[in-house]
Amino acid sequence: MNALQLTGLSKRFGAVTAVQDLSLKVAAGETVALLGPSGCGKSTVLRCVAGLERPNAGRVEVGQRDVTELPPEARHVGLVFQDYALFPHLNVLSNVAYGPRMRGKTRAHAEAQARQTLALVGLETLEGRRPAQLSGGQAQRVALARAVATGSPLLLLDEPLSNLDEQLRARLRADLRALFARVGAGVLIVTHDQREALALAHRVAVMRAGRLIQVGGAQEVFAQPATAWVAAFLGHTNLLPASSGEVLLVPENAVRLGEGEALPVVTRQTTGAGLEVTVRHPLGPLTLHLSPREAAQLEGDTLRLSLTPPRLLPLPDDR
Ligand SMILES: Nc1ncnc2c1ncn2[C@@H]1O[C@H](COP(=O)(O)OP(=O)(O)OP(=O)(O)O)[C@@H](O)[C@H]1O
Repeated sequence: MNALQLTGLSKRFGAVTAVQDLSLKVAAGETVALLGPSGCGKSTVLRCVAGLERPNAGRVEVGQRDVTELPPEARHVGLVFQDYALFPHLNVLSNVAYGPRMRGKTRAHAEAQARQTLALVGLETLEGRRPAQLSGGQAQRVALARAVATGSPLLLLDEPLSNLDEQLRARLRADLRALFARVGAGVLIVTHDQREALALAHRVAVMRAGRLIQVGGAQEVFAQPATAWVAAFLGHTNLLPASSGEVLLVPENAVRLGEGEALPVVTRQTTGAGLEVTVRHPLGPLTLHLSPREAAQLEGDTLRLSLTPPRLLPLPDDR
């Protein structure tokens, strides 16, 4: 069953086309990450799904129901948006019970559901606190619990872990994955953090200037980007000039150290994990991240390496 189906979605703001003819499905129990540079239309997609924007064209179906013409409160979607603050005057329990109450549950029933959800995010002991008495991470988890407690078939998360420090993000990432698996809802998440997308999503959908340009399994899209632009956006640095209109992506596993030509090292920089070097390969500059052990293979100002041709990926250059 589909938690979400978008068909031919388009949204314009005056002369700006924020989303153009976008179609995408999220299955029940599946997490899909929408990735793309700032301004490519990710939030607009989420806002159209939530009913906060009205698309110029296309259809939005949530749990097999056409909600395109419905107001936000009738869509049965759980939202965690960056700017979607908790109600400051309500305590944690009432914040989380709000959704079920709005859907007509009795107070007792809504609060029981809220307690269950708070337990899922590990906050059952904080139910009496007000939002101002929570840490940033706790507040994010309450916002998540509030979305989950609605029992919606679809959760929309816009940068749910922003504003948190790296350690907390890593912990919540793991919590979220477990939480999504337990609640079985479809999840559409917007993030600009590729590690977050890899850690959380079954599939990723890459957007550029309002359009989807690649959709696929998270690992697969990272390993096999469809174009040079996608590769660069996903953080691949080694894109060498090839024949006209194409570039050659050199993935890390295509580089064999300690054999082949000794190549000049043109830059080197110490990083937390070891050494980052750029070597002058006959095909073009290659940037490599060397572990301390690999860095020991440097011979003065040269590094010996060879490339495994079958692992090099020719890509159309659309940058
Ligand atoms: N209410 C609005 N009025 C006019 N233009 C808008 C409005 N909302 C968004 N836009 C424009 O639509 C485009 C897409 O914006 P959107 O916020 O969806 O991008 P995004 O991918 O979510 O960006 P970011 O990652 O920076 O949040 C941008 O050019 C933006 O300026």
